[in-house]
Amino acid sequence: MTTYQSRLRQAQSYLQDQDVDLGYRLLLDCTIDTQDMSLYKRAIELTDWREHHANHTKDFITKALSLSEALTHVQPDEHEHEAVVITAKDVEKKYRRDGFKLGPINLQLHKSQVYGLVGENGNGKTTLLRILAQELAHDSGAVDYSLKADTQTNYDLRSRLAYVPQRTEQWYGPLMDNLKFVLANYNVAPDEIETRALMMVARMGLWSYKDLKWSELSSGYKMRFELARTLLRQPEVLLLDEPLANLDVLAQQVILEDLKSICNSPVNPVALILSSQQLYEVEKVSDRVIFLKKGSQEIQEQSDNADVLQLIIEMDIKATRNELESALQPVGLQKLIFNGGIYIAYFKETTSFNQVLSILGTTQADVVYVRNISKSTRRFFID
Ligand SMILES: Nc1ncnc2c1ncn2[C@@H]1O[C@H](COP(=O)(O)OP(=O)(O)OP(=O)(O)O)[C@@H](O)[C@H]1O
Repeated sequence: MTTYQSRLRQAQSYLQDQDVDLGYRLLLDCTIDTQDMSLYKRAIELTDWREHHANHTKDFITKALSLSEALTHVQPDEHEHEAVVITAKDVEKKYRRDGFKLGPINLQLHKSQVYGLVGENGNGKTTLLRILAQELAHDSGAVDYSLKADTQTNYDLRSRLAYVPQRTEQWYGPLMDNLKFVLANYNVAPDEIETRALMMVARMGLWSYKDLKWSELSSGYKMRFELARTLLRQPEVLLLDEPLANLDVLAQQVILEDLKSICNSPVNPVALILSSQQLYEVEKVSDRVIFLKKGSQEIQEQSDNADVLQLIIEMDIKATRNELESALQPVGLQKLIFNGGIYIAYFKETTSFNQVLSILGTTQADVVYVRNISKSTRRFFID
């Protein structure tokens, strides 16, 4: 089974299970993969129908499944999924003014992979993204690009590297015109421009906002439009600086899942690197997390079969330090850090997370949350 077919099957199963939003978004991704304008138009009509029949979920599912049936007859060409697109070797950059030094950075970025770039404020995330996006020159080391598109000139290269900065600029004029303008600039056939722009609006959940003005959008929706405009360029590498900054928690999860699904397209796979302070949300979707501390890099493998790790638990619990220490010492507590709000507890390697959960369950204390951070980059923020 091809990746396209398995994504389509997944979309159908979400729809059948009534996970309508998730299923429909994936169905739209599969539709985009076909690059077939007649299917795009069907998806656009269906999106508009849904907008006007918000409570007709059953009918909508039937119509969406009928579209998915039409998609089963298409066999798009799939590209090499995990090809290396950027290799950074010993990259260094120093700002003379404040003496900040980034690097040496060594990275290899692959298509279809999501890279979370995390670190405290002022640790070099923006600097690294701008270097990778060719917005900023580095002092030493090398950054090599191996893109599918013919990138003989710097202009070609940069059109395939899409960088969205933290603060984006205002759009002028109708939102749809801005989207269509991008497509016109990228040599899209005139009769496809409207359809492709509407399809992207549908995919990014912007259907009911497309006729508003830029100034009428919330900052979260401004970011969504900015992403829509960027994705229309069909980049091979997408570099996003703090895309979650203005989004509520639910919107953060949706946009991350959306971005991951879009980057996993078998037809136009994208390497996505995004910086964020939302550590847990980013870790959840990232294939790898790059942690920067004072400009130096640590890479956290998101692997379930890593070697045995020391158990580290973060918890918000209404208990005194003494109460917690005496409860946890029998299961191998080694160190307890309290920062005034939450506790971080370190255990022997032989202690399991379930043992700790059982003990906490028997205490009378009010447990707000408990999280196993043994493999999370969160632990770097503490040490
Ligand atoms: N153009 C510049 N000239 C001089 N120093 C700079 C410049 N840009 C950034 N810096 C400094 O480099 C350091 C790293 O900044 P950078 O913006 O890369 O970090 P960051 O991790 O993205 O921070 P934040 O999370 O606050 O956005 C900071 O000390 C910053 O003051």
